[in-house]
Formats: sequence, structure tokens, C-alpha cells
Amino acid sequence: MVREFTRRRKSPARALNGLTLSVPEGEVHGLLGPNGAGKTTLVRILSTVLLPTAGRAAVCGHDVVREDRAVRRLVGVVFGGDRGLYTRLTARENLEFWGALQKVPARLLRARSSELLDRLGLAEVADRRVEGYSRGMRQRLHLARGLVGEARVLFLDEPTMGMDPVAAREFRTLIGELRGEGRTIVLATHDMAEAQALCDRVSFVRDGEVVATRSPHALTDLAAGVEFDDLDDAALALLTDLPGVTEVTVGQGTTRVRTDSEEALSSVLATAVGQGATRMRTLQPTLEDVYVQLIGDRGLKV
Ligand SMILES: Nc1ncnc2c1ncn2[C@@H]1O[C@H](COP(=O)(O)OP(=O)(O)OP(=O)(O)O)[C@@H](O)[C@H]1O
Repeated sequence: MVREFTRRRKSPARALNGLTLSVPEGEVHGLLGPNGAGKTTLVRILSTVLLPTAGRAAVCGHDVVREDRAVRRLVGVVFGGDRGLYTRLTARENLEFWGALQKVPARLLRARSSELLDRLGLAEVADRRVEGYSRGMRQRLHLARGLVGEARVLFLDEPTMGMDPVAAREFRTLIGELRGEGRTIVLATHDMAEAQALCDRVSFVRDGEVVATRSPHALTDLAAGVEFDDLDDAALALLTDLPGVTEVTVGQGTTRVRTDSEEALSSVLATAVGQGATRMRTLQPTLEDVYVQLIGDRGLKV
């Protein structure tokens, strides 16, 4: 899929540059990538608020352009931060407003709003204006809003942004529950631990393209590495030249070698042992290591 934004006196900005992605029903799929990679643009197209410049996308078999009404009935969108809530209304009024827009019949809407407010721990404050809510409460209300139309597919764009750790953990538990109900969830996040904890698969997005899609477990294999205590220069030179070695760093008395596969890691181990290495530790890579390896440092600094 391609999406361009026209700019004054400049060539158009290409937010999506031939991005291809397929998410099976019931999966929690993470979108990871630096600022400006195109994650929000993708979520906006899939939730029908933005048209693609070229290419096609479908949600549960419905084309997001030709069958936008059907898609809107199926999806819920939850943005992080303060976007999209009416702060002068109460939580209940916000939900009833959004539900009415989604054409949920009035009686059902009242019952569903109460149920959601209860489920998300907002029952006691349901009739207070949202302007007095903490960020965590607002985020939970956002999630309720995404669910008021009984969405089968949820798009969450940095949903725990700015939440304190306890609120974020509670929120993740909720997302786990929603997954348990068989909903499909697409989660754009900058939080590696969050992606690792929640996602069945993650896609790394860079410059409007998907650079890799794997399970968090398989992705961390990508960045597999090992640390040696006692390597001489000859051994170092041999290791550096092995296929699949992506990084060799020498620190105080230790050498870290990272590879792009388990296979490459095996040949690193065999070579190092052949060169007399005796002390070694495997490095447990995190998604953050993979992110830096695939995307570079850029995204983490912003
Ligand atoms: N309405 C717009 N007008 C012009 N350019 C836009 C518009 N929306 C997005 N872009 C550009 O498209 C690119 C992708 O932006 P997008 O918001 O999709 O990235 P993102 O991956 O969600 O980033 P972040 O992590 O910061 O939310 C950026 O270069 C951005 O400047």
C-alpha cells in the first residue's frame, strides 16, 4: 500500500511506501518502528479515516475504501494520549455519544456502556466530567470507546503512552483479556517490553515498509549473540569474517559477537572453541536489541 501526503513547493511525502502486511484473525500484532515510520498512517487507513494513494487493504474481507461502512462496524480505534475524548462530558456520555455514532441501538448502548465502565474500573467515576480524570483513567475510557461498537478488530496506537507503570500493567492485562475473547488486535507501540509481552507477532516498520515480521521469540533469535572472555586477535579476525556475524565489540577483557541466526551462532561457537576460548556466556537479546539491529539507533533517540 502507498500513501502520499502533498506538501507545498516540495515533492509529496511518502508515509507508506509499498507496505504489505497480513494479520490473521485472533492475532495480537505489534507494529514497531521509529517516529514517522508510517504506523499511524497505516492504522488510519485500516480504520477508514484516511484513503490510500495506491494499493488495497481489507479488514475481515471488507475493502477499506469500497466497503468503509462495513469496516467501521467491525473496528475500534484507541489512541494514546488525550486525543478524541470530550472532556466536558462524563465518561458515560462519551460512550453513549460514540455508540450512537456507531448506530448501537439506544437500550443496548446504555447497558453496554455500564458494562464497559464497570469492566474498565470506571463505574464509580462514570458520571463525572472527563476533565478531572487521570491519564490512566482517560486511556481506559479510550479503550471502552473502542469497544462500545463490539469491535472484532482493535487498533491501538501507543495506548499506554504516558501511563504510570501500574496503570500500564493493568491496561496490558485488559488487552490480554480482549485477545482471550478472540478479537484481533493491531498494536502500534514504542514500548519493546509491551510488544514482547502482548504480541503473537510483531512487524518492524521503517520508511513506510515492513522490514521483518516474526514472533517476538523468533525475532530475538535474530539478534542472538555470545560473549567471550579470552580471545586473541587472530581469533577475533576469524570471527569477524564468519558469515552471519553482524557485530563484534571488544570491551574490557570481553568480546561480544552478535549474529543474524542460530546457525551463524553455532559456527561462531565452533570457531571460538577451536581458537582456545574457554569462558563464554550467551547473550539474551531483547526486542530492543533486535530493533536496534534492524532499524538502527534512530528510533530510540527521538
Ligand atoms: N497529514 C499529514 N500531512 C503531511 N505529512 C504527514 C501527515 N501525516 C503523516 N505524515 C508524514 O508521514 C510520515 C509517517 O507518519 P506516521 O504518523 O504514520 O508515522 P508513525 O510511524 O505513526 O510515527 P510516530 O511513532 O511518531 O507516531 C511522516 O513522515 C509524517 O511526517
